[in-house]
Amino acid sequence: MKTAGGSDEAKRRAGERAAAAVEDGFVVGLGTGSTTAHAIRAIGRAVDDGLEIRGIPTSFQSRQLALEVGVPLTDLDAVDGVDLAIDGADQVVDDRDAAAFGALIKGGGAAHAREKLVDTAADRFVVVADPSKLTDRLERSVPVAVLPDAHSVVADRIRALDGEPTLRDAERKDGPVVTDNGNLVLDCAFGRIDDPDELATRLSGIPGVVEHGLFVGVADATYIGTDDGVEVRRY
Ligand SMILES: O=C[C@H](O)[C@H](O)[C@H](O)COP(=O)(O)O
Repeated sequence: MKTAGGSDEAKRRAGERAAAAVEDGFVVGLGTGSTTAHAIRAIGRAVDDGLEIRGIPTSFQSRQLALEVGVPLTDLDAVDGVDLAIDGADQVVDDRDAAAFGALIKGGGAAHAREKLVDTAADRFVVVADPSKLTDRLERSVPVAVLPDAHSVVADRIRALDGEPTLRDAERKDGPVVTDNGNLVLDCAFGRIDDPDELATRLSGIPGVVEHGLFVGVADATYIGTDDGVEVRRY
């Protein structure tokens, strides 16, 4: 599993706090990554203790983990709605004075297309993070999932937006990362992103883009695990 910076203890606190918000009968979006994995394991323990929920995984990784820990699974087609989604982030805007307070970059694990589908379908979307993810302004590269045939034309369009696209290479496989849905990923550096909403709209308008990792106005709260507790931001 991909691991990012930040202490595992802080991630565990955030994940377990989010899992504690899951109520009997809930349909729960199961995000992807090392922080959400703690939530999925905690939900699995609660299921062992009698909690009745159904989870909707956002990736092969979260599906496998959910199966391993005994979380019953379903999919978006089979439910009327999603009560709560729990998911990690690569960066979270934590400046209360910024218009983009609570905006995210996701997709470090290339799962952001299915994550956005499930997280935006949820009545409530809670981000789980450790303090290393917090920032005043988004500035990490934005993962952009593209149709394989479109990667070079999308890269040209990204450059026209003053971005620097890099096709994400696979590890232990020759060639690029291929997502769970068969797409490629361009990691696009834009420097400091002052208006993520505008950039999100531009990226979504490029033919061949399947989904980008800017999540603006989507999260309802972030649970930030620290070494001695959990801080909550509500948006
Ligand atoms: O594609 C992956 C996801 O967007 C993850 O939620 C994100 O990369 C955060 O992962 P982690 O909790 O491992 O830092």
